[in-house]
Amino acid sequence: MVLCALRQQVLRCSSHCRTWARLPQRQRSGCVYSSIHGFNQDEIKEKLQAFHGGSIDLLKQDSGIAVLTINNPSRMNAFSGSMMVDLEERVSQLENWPEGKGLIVQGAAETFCSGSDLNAVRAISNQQDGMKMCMFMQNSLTRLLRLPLISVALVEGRALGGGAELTTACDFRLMAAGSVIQFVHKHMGLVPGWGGAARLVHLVGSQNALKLLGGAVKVDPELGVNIGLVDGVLEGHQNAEGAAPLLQQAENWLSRYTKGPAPVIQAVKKVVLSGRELPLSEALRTEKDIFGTVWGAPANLEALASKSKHK
Ligand SMILES: CC[C@@H](C(=O)O)C(=O)SCCNC(=O)CCNC(=O)[C@H](O)C(C)(C)COP(=O)(O)OP(=O)(O)OC[C@H]1O[C@@H](n2cnc3c(N)ncnc32)[C@H](O)[C@@H]1OP(=O)(O)O
Repeated sequence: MVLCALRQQVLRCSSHCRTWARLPQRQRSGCVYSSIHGFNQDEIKEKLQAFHGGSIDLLKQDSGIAVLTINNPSRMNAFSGSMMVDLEERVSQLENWPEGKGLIVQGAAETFCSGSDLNAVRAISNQQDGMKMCMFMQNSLTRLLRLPLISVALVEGRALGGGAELTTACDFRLMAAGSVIQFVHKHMGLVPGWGGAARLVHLVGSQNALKLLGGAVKVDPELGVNIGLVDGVLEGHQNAEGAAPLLQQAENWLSRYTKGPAPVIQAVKKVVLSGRELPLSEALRTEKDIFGTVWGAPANLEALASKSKHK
């Protein structure tokens, strides 16, 4: 049932978006948890809203590349409860963006994100609330990774705890010189709960994941690239002389994968997503259906008419 739901999620195309948007959240198949798992999204949202501060800002650009900014600089961009709710809303907006092709996730004020806001964590440190927050964030980050957009985390400064987990909910990671990704959970007497461990194993393999989590290792750009966690290293800081601003560098990096019409780029992401998440037979059937959405579509007909050569 879960696989079938994921297949539907992967398949849905722009024309389905309006119908999709009308569905209650729990019926959206991108989620891991719904009422059948005892998860009540409205209840946890109300609780999280009480811990306010900061925001998650979304800028959709005409280029089809959106920028999502984790914005709580006085707490090193830690996630307050209201920011967790904000994130879920921004992901919904991105799910309903037919023109979208790419997404950059960054932190405000030259640092990425220091994880959960420890003030909120202390206030909901009982087991039940912790589980609810964990399910809520797993749902949001799973939907973020499953967006039909090619996403990249732009890591400047520190990505700690939940911030490190957030980087794994993007397709790619770029690190600025001097930045650090660190799964500090062990030092907090915890393990990742936002899906970061499962995604990390997929990205770097279980041996490396065990080292990073077991040792709360500080991953610098060089180590990140060596173990396959990081896809590129950006020069200097935002204001470093001679270097383009980091966001511009990240946009340039991403644009080589997002050049072209949105339906084609979205289809690219969907076939990779199905290959990544579904068993082979299911992935093959999904690929066939996605192929059907681009075959004979305007971009395909234009390319055929122009007799393009791939020299
Ligand atoms: C569920 C748990 C897990 C998860 O979600 O998966 C987590 O994420 S738990 C949180 C893990 N993160 C941390 O433990 C970070 C703790 N903070 C630090 O290590 C340091 O603050 C820093 C991030 C390395 C920055 O150090 P520094 O440059 O020296 O600045 P300050 O320490 O002075 O920080 C400035 C300001 O920001 C506040 N801050 C930083 N992180 C958090 C946070 N996660 N929650 C709440 N507040 C945070 C810090 O307390 C300072 O505030 P003031 O003291 O009021 O100036």
